[in-house]
Amino acid sequence: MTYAYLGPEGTFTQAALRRVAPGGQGRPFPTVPAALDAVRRGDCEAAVVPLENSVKGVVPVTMDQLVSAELHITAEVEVPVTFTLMARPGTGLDSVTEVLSHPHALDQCARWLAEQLPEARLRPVDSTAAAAREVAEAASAAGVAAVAAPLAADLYGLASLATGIGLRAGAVTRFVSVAPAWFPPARTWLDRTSLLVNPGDGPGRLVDILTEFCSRDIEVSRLHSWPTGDRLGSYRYFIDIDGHIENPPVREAVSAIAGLGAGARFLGSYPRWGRRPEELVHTGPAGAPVSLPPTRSPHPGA
Ligand SMILES: O=C(O)C(=O)C[C@]1(C(=O)O)C=C[C@@H](O)C=C1
Repeated sequence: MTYAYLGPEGTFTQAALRRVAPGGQGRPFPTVPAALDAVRRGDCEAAVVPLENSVKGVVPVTMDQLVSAELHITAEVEVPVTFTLMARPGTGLDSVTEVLSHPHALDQCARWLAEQLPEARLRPVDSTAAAAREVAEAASAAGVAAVAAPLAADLYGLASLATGIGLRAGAVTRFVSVAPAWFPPARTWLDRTSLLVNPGDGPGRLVDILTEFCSRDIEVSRLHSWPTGDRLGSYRYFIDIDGHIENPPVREAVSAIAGLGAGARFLGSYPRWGRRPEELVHTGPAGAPVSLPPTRSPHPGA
């Protein structure tokens, strides 16, 4: 099976592809929309694209594509992201005047870059590996460095100037594999379902939608608003819930939401990444009871 991915070789997305489809053949594309277009045209059977990062949140270009694409999520994978500053061999840290990377990576390294290279110009490019490749191939790369995965330094013959420069150790990015909308992968009992819901106007409509899940004991693991573009304050919601669309309660909840007059689009059911069966055992409320501050007396001094 051929997978389109955000390339070139050495991106975090390629690392994700290797995890999600170890035997899959990868074909690099310069941008997320180009990778997804290749699937829509039928040139590739699926694509692996970044969806959200544990430090900086969603990847906007992928969210936009999921809104408009007739594609379904068929798998997810989490990849740890650690960032290295790299340059042509012989370049010293004090001579760096320009740093290239994917905007999400520049963002995650912003604090380190501001402290260590306050004068450097930050230039966003299409991916971390595209930055490394540009530094390696530029006719004159004096003073230019890239922020990319450690592996990219080896791939493009660059020297590492600093490692682990991201804001948070332990950062991870969630990637998804998307394919034309046929049938979802079979139920594993440790699945997730993604939906795109437009509640429409009116008070309490989002609450009504969420009630359809919680009244059936379905966990909502993600709720993310995304502008409809019609006017300020008008949103759709990306909703992830635990369970496969073939589970009767999930199916009933989704039909009930449609019955509420809300626009609901099924974005896919797929195995949850890295969840252990014991995590599904319902253990009751976690943590200590919430303690509320004492209520203020309506009659001070009384
Ligand atoms: O540029 C890459 O290497 C990517 O795979 C893209 C991407 C992103 O879109 O956030 C993936 C993970 C990191 O958070 C930084 C960049």
